[in-house]
Amino acid sequence: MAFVIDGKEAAASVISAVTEASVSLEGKTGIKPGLAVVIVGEDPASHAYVNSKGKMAKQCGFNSIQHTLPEETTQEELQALVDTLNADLAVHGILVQLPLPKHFDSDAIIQSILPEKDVDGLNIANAGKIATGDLDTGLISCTPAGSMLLVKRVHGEDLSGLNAVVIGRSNLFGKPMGLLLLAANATVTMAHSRTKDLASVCRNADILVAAVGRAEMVKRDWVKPGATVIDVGINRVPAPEKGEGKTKLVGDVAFVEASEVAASITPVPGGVGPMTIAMLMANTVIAAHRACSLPVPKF
Ligand SMILES: NC(=O)C1=CN([C@@H]2O[C@H](COP(=O)(O)OP(=O)(O)OC[C@H]3O[C@@H](n4cnc5c(N)ncnc54)[C@H](OP(=O)(O)O)[C@@H]3O)[C@@H](O)[C@H]2O)C=CC1
Ligand SMILES: Nc1nc(=O)c2c([nH]1)NC[C@@H]1CN(c3ccc(C(=O)N[C@@H](CCC(=O)O)C(=O)O)cc3)C=[N+]21
Repeated sequence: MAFVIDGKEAAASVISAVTEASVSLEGKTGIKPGLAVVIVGEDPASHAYVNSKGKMAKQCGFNSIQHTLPEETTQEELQALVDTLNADLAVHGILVQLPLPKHFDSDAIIQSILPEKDVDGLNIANAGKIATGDLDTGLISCTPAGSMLLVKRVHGEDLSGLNAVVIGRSNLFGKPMGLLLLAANATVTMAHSRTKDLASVCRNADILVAAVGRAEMVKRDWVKPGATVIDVGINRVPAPEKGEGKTKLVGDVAFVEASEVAASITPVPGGVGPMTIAMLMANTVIAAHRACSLPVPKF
């Protein structure tokens, strides 16, 4: 049976370091880190994430501002809100929850967030920095940053000689995750919906990262014996065993069977999800320190 990597515990230790940094910043400058989260529309899952981000921000001693806009909001209205948040000196981090409703040009909105407030790491300036090997002066997307902390708990800082496979190539996760693994000297394969014989590509992975959005897609025989498996997927599926109409969260990995083969594996829930929220807080406190020209804490 694999070792189950405890994302909640790792997240709690990041949160305690973030809280310390936030309290010390306020002590020195009177300034609290400010995080603005913008959500458009009614999707209940998105609202659940956004609420937990807000709660955690308060727990870290931040100013947490949530903007909930109706589904019918126009591009111009959302753009005007982002412009206001960009100009607001009390706001150090801005996150626009994705996906936006279909009528939006998401990229225009995302790219208009000032790079120094882009706590999702999606602005081309931040994405470009990690692509060119600068992991220190920008902001790194929260889920890959959190996943790397979990990988490093198992393997240490240097992944030389290890094969890593990332399934999924989104800007929010797959691409930056591949780049971070590469920066840590892993030999990286990026797989996606057009990859041929995905199972055999995965079987080559010492570190297998799944971020697809397909419940329990990664089976036992996709996992190399002794591998580290990082499950990023969040899928809500029916759970008749819990009662009629009930649902549960599962990842992109068939956890029970994969954990019979892997050496270490992250669970869903309780793995990467809590790390995402912790790294969002870390990015916000980093952005606030930079705004005050103070040395930046490391997490
Ligand atoms: N735990 C957390 O904190 C977070 C979890 N997530 C979860 O991670 C998952 C992925 O998120 P995100 O990256 O934003 O998703 P996207 O939908 O943007 O990307 C999904 C990727 O999976 C690939 N894909 C789709 N079907 C297959 C298939 N059958 N075989 C191989 N690859 C496939 C797509 O390939 P192609 O490019 O060819 O279309 C695409 O690159 C979701 O479940 C999401 O909820 C996301 C962010 C944070
Ligand atoms: N701009 C943007 N940035 C994001 O980072 C972003 C986004 N949009 N849109 C949606 C995805 C998804 N996401 C999650 C964050 C935390 C959990 C999380 O905390 N999950 C808990 C379980 C929560 C539950 O029980 O419902 C866990 O895995 O243990 C999950 C998913 C961030 N995303």
